[in-house]
Amino acid sequence: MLRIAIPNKGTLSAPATQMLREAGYRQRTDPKDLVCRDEPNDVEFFYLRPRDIATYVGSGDLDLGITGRDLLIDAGSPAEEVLDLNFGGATFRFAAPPETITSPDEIGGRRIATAYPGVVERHLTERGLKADVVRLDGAVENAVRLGVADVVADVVETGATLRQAGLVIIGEPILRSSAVLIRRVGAPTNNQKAEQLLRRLHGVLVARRYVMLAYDVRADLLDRATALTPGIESPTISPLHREGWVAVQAMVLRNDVHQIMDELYDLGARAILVTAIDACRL
Ligand SMILES: Nc1ncnc2c1ncn2[C@@H]1O[C@H](COP(=O)(O)OP(=O)(O)OP(=O)(O)O)[C@@H](O)[C@H]1O
Ligand SMILES: O=P(O)(O)OC[C@H]1O[C@H](OP(=O)(O)OP(=O)(O)O)[C@H](O)[C@@H]1O
Ligand SMILES: [Mg+2]
Repeated sequence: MLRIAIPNKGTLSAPATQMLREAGYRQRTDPKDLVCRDEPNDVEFFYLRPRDIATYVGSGDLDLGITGRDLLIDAGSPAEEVLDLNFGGATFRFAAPPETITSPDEIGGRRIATAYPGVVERHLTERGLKADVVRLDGAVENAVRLGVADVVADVVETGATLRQAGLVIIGEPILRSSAVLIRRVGAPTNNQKAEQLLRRLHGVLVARRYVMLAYDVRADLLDRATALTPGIESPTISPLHREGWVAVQAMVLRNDVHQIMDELYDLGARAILVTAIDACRL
């Protein structure tokens, strides 16, 4: 049975569970449950603190896990990213009170408060900088005004927490994070159940990014129309009962669909319909 670690709480928990449901896996119904067995799919899910997930996967005690890229790096465990899951996006940044530290070069020698010492140490080593890293559990934005540190390094999503604490961002992000599927470094890649999970999650990602577009167009305009909707492999063309017209079906990026519909309409296409894709295997 494939054993998979899922965040039990926090920002990543609900979207991870939702994505697995969309991929056809059974998920816990009670948020207090710590384990959920999905017998038909031969998979067992373990609900763990996102910060601990890389440890369980890196040790080989669990086969796969969903966690944040920043948490994976912070753990320093021998686990690696297999797939970016495209949710839980955030940056990891330095911040300080305005006009105290204005450039990343000034970080050296300072006291840095963070709940991610592994990420910060790695960054300092890469830059050849030395600083005093103060490890805190959370609410690190308070550390400067309370006199524990000169600068903080933390997750920034909207920036509202920083603003509220009177801190400003210093320089470019230390890293860009999102939820990722991880496995142990050197784990065999021929595990059928793991490959199936990967294919299913990839299918969910594609189904979220694309929609199915269908329209009717005059056959003599087909080349120009399909140039706008080339699909992934190739668009499907079917004859219409109406002489000289064809029906076209193709996947298009959800973000582009309205622009493409306008252009198709201007070209003379009609009966332009968009439908969501619930699931797919490409
Ligand atoms: N707004 C956000 N706040 C915190 N973490 C976020 C945010 N957006 C994305 N993340 C990601 O979520 C992961 C941290 O999740 P974790 O559950 O440890 O903290 P949390 O969501 O702040 O929960 P809590 O602090 O309540 O335990 C990291 O990978 C982080 O990059
Ligand atoms: O940029 P924002 O949208 O404001 O989000 C980022 C903030 O949210 C998280 O804090 P959380 O509320 O989880 O508290 P914590 O620091 O105790 O984890 C994170 O640690 C940042 O402080
Ligand atoms: Mg938090």
